[in-house]
Amino acid sequence: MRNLIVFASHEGQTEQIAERIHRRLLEHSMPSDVLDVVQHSATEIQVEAYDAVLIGSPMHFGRHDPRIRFFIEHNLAFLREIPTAFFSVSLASASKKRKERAEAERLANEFLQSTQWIPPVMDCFAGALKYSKYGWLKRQIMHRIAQRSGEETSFEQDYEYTDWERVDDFADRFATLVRACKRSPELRPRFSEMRLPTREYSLRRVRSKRRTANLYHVVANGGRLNGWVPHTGAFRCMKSPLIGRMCAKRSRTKLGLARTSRKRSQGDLLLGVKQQTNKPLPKLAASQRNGMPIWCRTNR
Ligand SMILES: Cc1cc2nc3c(=O)[nH]c(=O)nc-3n(C[C@H](O)[C@H](O)[C@H](O)COP(=O)(O)O)c2cc1C
Repeated sequence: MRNLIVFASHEGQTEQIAERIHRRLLEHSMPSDVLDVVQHSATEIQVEAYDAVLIGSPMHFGRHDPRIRFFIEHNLAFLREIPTAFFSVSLASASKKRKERAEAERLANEFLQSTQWIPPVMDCFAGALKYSKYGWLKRQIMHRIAQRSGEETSFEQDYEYTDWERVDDFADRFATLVRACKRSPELRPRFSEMRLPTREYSLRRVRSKRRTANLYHVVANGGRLNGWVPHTGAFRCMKSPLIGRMCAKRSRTKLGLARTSRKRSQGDLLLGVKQQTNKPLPKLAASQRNGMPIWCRTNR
């Protein structure tokens, strides 16, 4: 079982993130090859030799790397068959302004949509400001971008904003997906219909645009995972040997509590819940919002 991590990187931050994911996957006993599309052309990389593929691209001038786009388009059919993940690296994701972070997410989603590839695991990571590596013009541009994000920076030093815990969490989710697909190959087609929303994304979308939309997240709780599913009616677990026992309904709070007794290492991040009603969502307390996302699928 071997994974492929493909990335493009201009100043090395996406590469560092790819290396970190590689190390984290090794902790899950999942070896990977880490390949740079700048050094290896997309047509040269034999994706069919791998069981799972993870792709990372930095954002420059609002665009993701064209070589990554080519790689995805070139291997689209195969990528749809296997467990995959995508991460985007940008400064906007490091912004103090929620709007900027949302914009980074929107651009990443738009990029994926344009390639027609839906990786089940996706996240946007904050990148770095590496003034020491920029020429004069780039420095001015980057200084402006940083200012727009609410950061006062100096040319004298480099800045790294990447949240490494979030990167580890991403790698863990990917490992869970790979394990799940290995154990139950029949689930693969289902995974390709799912999307793992990032924390903020799922919440914001629900609360601002369509209050009746689905909102799913889980809170890590000392090795156990509790999933909060706001709904007013019943919700159903997707029956799967991976998911374990869940579902307890709290009608008073109008929150569904999904719980699995499996250990994290066994893959209990994979909670699958299907929302069955479209009634308005209840408000969530701040403490409940800081959860981790879970697998979800709606009947919309
Ligand atoms: C020339 C240039 C343009 C950039 N444009 C954007 C941008 O439009 N939006 C953004 O959020 N970040 C932008 N960034 C920030 C990069 O996404 C960030 O520095 C990231 O860490 C780069 O990853 P890399 O080192 O792997 O290339 C830009 C960086 C450079 C150097």
